[in-house]
Amino acid sequence: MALGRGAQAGAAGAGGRVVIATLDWPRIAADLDAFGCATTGPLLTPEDCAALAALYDREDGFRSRIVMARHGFGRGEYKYFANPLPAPVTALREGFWPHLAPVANRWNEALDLAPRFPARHADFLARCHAAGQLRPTPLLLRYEAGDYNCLHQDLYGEHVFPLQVAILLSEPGRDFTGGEFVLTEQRPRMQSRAEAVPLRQGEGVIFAVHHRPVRGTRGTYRVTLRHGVSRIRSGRRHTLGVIFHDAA
Ligand SMILES: O=C(O)CCC(=O)C(=O)O
Ligand SMILES: [Fe+2]
Repeated sequence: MALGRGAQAGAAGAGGRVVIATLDWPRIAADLDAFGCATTGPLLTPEDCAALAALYDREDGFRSRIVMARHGFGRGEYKYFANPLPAPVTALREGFWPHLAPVANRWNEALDLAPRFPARHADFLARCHAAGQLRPTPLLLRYEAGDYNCLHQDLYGEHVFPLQVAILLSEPGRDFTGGEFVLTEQRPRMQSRAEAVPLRQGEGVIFAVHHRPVRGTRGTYRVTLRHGVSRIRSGRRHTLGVIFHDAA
């Protein structure tokens, strides 16, 4: 699909990998291990964000549109991109991968889970595709006043990459109020822990899709995570969701 020049040429285009490589990866990896989520700091320019959000109103370039209230998912809507994905979205998926795959491998080892993730995202996608997970999962979300996203997990088949990224395309306070990204962590035989993640426009949150290991006094245990968005109080909020496994 054709994209606006801003989205093509901006930080998420060819330069996106450079930006991703310069993020504070030791801090991000430490936050992921400690909290199950980490913010990226500035990732996309306001122009990149506007160009991506503007795609929402286009008919072409998407494989489906979901009205959340129809499925009990909350209120608001989202659209899954079709292949070929917009160049900035592919750049983000491929750019994040080499930094996140080692964390995912470490987590799976700690949790005694067999899957290990290859060095290149394309090789993991080939594994998804061979198992019938053929449909692309990156998505754009749009929320208006009163909308919210219920706590959920983005699982789309047997093959799961344990981390995903959501990038806020709108500016809190200016474009919308409310609408905080939230995570809950369900711990075995304990009460759940909630985390709200403040983001700026163009910033991403990296978070655990469904499980993560936590070191306790008697070894490592598995916690279950869910994410969602609190009610938008005013305005309009757009997000780009980057999920690394494709869908059945
Ligand atoms: O809008 C958000 O911040 C969350 C979007 C979401 O659920 C996702 O990207 O998987
Ligand atoms: Fe999600």
